[in-house]
Amino acid sequence: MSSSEPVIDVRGLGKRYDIYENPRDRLKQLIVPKLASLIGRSHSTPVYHREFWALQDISFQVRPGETLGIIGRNGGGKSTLLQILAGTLAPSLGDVTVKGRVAALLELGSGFNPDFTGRENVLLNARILGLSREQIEASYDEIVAFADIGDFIDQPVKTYSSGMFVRLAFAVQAHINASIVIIDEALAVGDVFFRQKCYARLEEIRASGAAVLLVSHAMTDIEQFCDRAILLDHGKMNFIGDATEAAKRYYQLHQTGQSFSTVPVNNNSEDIAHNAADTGDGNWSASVTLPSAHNVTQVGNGWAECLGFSVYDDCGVPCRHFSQGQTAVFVSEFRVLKDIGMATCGVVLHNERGIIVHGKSSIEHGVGTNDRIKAGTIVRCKQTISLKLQLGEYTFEIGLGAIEPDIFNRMSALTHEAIDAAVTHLCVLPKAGSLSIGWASDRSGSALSHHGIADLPGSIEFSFPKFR
Ligand SMILES: Nc1ncnc2c1ncn2[C@@H]1O[C@H](COP(=O)(O)OP(=O)(O)OP(=O)(O)O)[C@@H](O)[C@H]1O
Repeated sequence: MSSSEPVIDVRGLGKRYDIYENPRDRLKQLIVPKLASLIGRSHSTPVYHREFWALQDISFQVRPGETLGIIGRNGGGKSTLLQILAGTLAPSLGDVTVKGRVAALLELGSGFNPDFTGRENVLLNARILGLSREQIEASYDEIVAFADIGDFIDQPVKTYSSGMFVRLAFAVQAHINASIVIIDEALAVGDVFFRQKCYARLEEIRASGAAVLLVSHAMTDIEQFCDRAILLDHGKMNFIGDATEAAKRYYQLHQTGQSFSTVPVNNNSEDIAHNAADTGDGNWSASVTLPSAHNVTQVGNGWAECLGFSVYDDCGVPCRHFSQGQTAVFVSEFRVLKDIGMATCGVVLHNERGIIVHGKSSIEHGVGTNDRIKAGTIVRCKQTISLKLQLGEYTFEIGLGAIEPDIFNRMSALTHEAIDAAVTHLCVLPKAGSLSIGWASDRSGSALSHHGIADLPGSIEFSFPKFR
């Protein structure tokens, strides 16, 4: 990070939208104040809208060569902030100073004319973005090579696939020698090879001294690519600082975004004895109320409901952002609504492509609840998973099932299919939540524990049988 003068300086920024309940109110707001001032009553003009502050009291600076991430939940104000920095939206309050040429990768290709060829659009676009004829000539071949769309460069862009369109638009923006590059999830498009090329190009741009602002919901991108990050929450700056810390807080915000259950936990009945492993420690204690699951979709046969769940790190702190290899602790709580056999529970992890990378139930762990379970029992499950997985975002599914005790006790004599068929799925939360896995900063040796989706148990040995 450079210590030179900031290229972006934002002080006390606020953006207000006037919200009208219907189009008639908008019209009234246009006309009535004018009429009122004509008859000298402007002091009592009625207001037909309510104010909504999309951004409030935002202040930060970005210096050359710095990459700043902007993160936050949907509606947090990220796009509004980027649009103001890109100059396409005016602030309502505060001062915004942006020095130098801005490449805004916001709506890629929005400046393209569909009837012009790719070549014509590159020339036109580069001109609009402020490049001189000589500069365009000098970078034209590089832009076309970067886009890598072959002979399509001489076809009208209306014949392009959406991927080609984005490639060409990104190529132009990435070669205009901007001093500030603003990216709003633009890198989420295109195939993975093109995305890799984009990231490599962004590294070059950053190394050349440009400031990069990146909005992303992918915390691994923020952590790997950004020095610092701003966490926006309901239009306010919740945090600004180290990108890894910002990513952690983003997940904590998600977690605390769940409302806390008001359902009393049945912790004095005999049924709670099924919680044989209730050690009373931290999150696992039956007296701790878990964040409510009532807003999360639950599917099942109606014999159980999920009351709450949470994910913790191995110190018992609520967590959705883990380091590779760290242990995640999933705690969930269900109310059983009908007499059932033994309870079974489990967690399934899916990667960004929806592929199951790990799923394991209490049956696969060989753990049972000893007895049949009566209607009204509260069942609390705790499962630990060592996250020896590829870096990235994952969703998790949690569920409760039931199996007859005699089948559970005869498991070793049964096939996997027979056991599977004997499990009744009572309540499943297919999209219970998400978590991310980032670099393990304290690893000795390689920064990555392995390549590919999973770190499978294994070992390596050397031997030197002969000296040739
Ligand atoms: N033109 C508008 N009029 C009224 N409200 C608006 C307007 N544009 C945005 N908003 C509101 O401002 C808030 C911030 O929106 P913004 O698009 O900046 O959020 P965001 O963090 O980019 O969200 P997402 O992650 O979903 O893209 C939202 O509540 C949105 O509904």
